Amino acid sequence: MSEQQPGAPGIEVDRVHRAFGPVVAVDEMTFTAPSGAVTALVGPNGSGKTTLMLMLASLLEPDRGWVRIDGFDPVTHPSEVRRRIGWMPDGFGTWDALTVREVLHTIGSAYRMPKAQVAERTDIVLKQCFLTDLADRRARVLSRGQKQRLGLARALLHDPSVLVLDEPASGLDPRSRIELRDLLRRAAAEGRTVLVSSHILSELEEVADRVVIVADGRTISEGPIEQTGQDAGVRVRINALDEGVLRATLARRGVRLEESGRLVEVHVGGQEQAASLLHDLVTDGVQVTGFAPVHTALEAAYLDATQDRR
Ligand SMILES: Nc1ncnc2c1ncn2[C@@H]1O[C@H](COP(=O)(O)OP(=O)(O)OP(=O)(O)O)[C@@H](O)[C@H]1O
Repeated sequence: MSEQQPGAPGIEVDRVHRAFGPVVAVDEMTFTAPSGAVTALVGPNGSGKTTLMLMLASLLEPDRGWVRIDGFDPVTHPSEVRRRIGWMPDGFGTWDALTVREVLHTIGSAYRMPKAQVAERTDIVLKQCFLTDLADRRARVLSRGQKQRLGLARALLHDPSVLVLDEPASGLDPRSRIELRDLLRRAAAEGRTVLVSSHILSELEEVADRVVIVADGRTISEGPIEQTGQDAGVRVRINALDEGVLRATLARRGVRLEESGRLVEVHVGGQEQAASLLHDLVTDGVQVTGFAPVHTALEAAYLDATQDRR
């Protein structure tokens, strides 16, 4: 892994624009992902995440704006970037006739790594990705999740300082997801820059330090995970000993119920409003037994930022 100052931006994206004919996939996107941290890239389908990642991996050029990987521009310094970046695409072909170990050796030669180093790194990544027992199996017989782990092993083989992973958890069983989470945390603890896209927000919330929310090719918000969702509206589920009293009190106070079947759920503008509603209900004599957000903070921020966008 190349040297990088802790916290220095491993990935910089500045006003990047990329269109395919009339379709604008990425439109003035701007954010940074620091080294030593896991940054989550989230957004609705078609919001430009994969297109942006292809530009980071030097596989596609921006029309305008620029990206940097450890300070290098993929357009002008593609080989510097490829040496530093480990890229795992969302769905990838593999050489089906080769064994898992042979796939990794082929990747190692493509990176022009010395043979001894390829052998050493292959054993390390096989272990990290729980593939050691499958090392001599042909890629074609691997299950979807096992192929996904091989994709991760390929991305890690050349010991990159920046990891860019597009939907790495898709197809993984629960244990493999937990192992992936541990691996990403370890990579960040070692000082790497990790950028990961996923639609499984609850999982990202456990692994990510920072979140970048994009929609329609633009950055909507960017920041530390613990601050994410603080200002977002919150849907709260309320339970009380006597639900009739609860409903009557909410109606008297002019609080509108959300459509949620039998359950009592209301929308409040933020954390402070939630606290004051709870206070008011208790003051009015409602015996509240449950008062909890329906969505996690990241889900709330995501829903807030991307409403009216699909
Ligand atoms: N090669 C291409 N040619 C034409 N349009 C493209 C091409 N690649 C992407 N697009 C379009 O660009 C937009 C952004 O796509 P992209 O795959 O980057 O989104 P995404 O955020 O990764 O979506 P998802 O979450 O569904 O994977 C979409 O409207 C898509 O149809």
